[in-house]
Amino acid sequence: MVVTAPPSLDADPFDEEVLRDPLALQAELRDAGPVVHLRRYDVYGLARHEQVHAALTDWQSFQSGAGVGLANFREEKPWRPPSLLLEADPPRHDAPRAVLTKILGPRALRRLRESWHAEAEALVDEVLTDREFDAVPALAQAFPLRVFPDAVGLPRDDREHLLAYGDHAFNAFGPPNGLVARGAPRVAELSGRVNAQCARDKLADGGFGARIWAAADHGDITHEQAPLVVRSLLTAGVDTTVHALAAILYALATHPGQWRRLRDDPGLARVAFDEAVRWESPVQTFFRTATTDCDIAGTTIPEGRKILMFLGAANRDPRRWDSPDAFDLSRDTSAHVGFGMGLHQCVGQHVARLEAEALLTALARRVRRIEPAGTPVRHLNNTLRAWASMPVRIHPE
Ligand code: HEM
Ligand SMILES: O=C(O)c1ccc(-c2ccccn2)cc1
Repeated sequence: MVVTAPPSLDADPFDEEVLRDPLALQAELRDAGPVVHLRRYDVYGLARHEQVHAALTDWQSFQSGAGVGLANFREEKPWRPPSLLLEADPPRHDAPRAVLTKILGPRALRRLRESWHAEAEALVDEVLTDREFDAVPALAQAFPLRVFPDAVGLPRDDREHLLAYGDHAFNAFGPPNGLVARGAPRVAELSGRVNAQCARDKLADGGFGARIWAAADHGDITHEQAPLVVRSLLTAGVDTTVHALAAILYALATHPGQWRRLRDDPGLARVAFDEAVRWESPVQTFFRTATTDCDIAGTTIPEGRKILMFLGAANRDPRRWDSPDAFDLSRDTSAHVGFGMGLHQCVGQHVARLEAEALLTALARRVRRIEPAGTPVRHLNNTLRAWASMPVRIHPE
């Protein structure tokens, strides 16, 4: 095997102007080769679908236990105790994962379906008393923050900090840049509030949190692990869905033909969700660490080095998708990597899909047309692709 030196770039994927519009760099990375050395961080970038999919499904070669951000937990102290799912490999990963798979699985969510659809209809009825509004606070933030903390078992008066906590957590996967620095002053306060909410006596009976503690009583995990598993829900389950819902609303408001298809067949809500997750990729990037010297497409990744997977770039790779930049509800989205792939694939994806199905079904029944009503404004984050504001105008039924 001839080992070739990969192309090398000075580009900074975490530069704020790149985060605002990453598509040009993504195309440059895909076209430069299957592996690109990013000199600024001395990491190896994978931007094509084939290599991202291969790395995600090879957890033995590319581990999560050294962290899935730029920081290598073997070399520096993490900003918080590592996640027992995200930042763990088998065998430590297995039991916490099995517990959440059961609690967040499609069957377990059936009991929430009716109430989440009702909550979505109530919220949409409230919001649609105006013809013009900002869809980000009014719908994309309001709906998840109403139903998800309820489902976890949190009281209604202690949740407005969750967005800021998650925003910092997702910034912290990137380099220690301005976005991380701007979040730093609140970290102690936010961490204190979130950690307190993971205690058993703070979690309502029957919720996801109480079920995690019950799994510890049952011996599936230990009582020391239980609060950290609850913390996983509060870290990974809020900002991701808020930005995914905003992405769907943006896609539908800017593609009237696709909105009409959804109205004609509200059963397309789940496809619309997955196509929006592919098209916008709310989670854009994260890392793995090579466990040995690994070969990717002729390049050797030395042991202990980080690879950076560009999920957003992979989800728009013309080598894998026809017309990748088109938002198209007739597409087969099954291979998108917006939820990851393999061992660590998102365990909360069914929760996210149910939120989207409830909100989109409520909107499809009440809104004949939705269109942009002003310039949308990006919210920048090292890992998340997000909207801060999206003014829309609706034409009711
Ligand atoms: C549209 C919304 C969401 C997106 C785009 C998303 C994306 C992802 C991705 C890409 C991963 C893989 C990380 C990796 O491979 O290292 C992941 C893992 C995870 N997600 Fe999600 N997620 C979403 C919603 C949720 C929700 C609602 C929850 C909780 C209810 C959740 C909980 C988790 C957890 C605990 C993991 C770690 C799984 C493991 O390492 O075994 N996510 N998510
Ligand atoms: O277990 C946690 O605390 C946790 C789980 C998952 C994530 C995550 C990271 C990258 C992409 C999507 N989700 C973050 C935190």
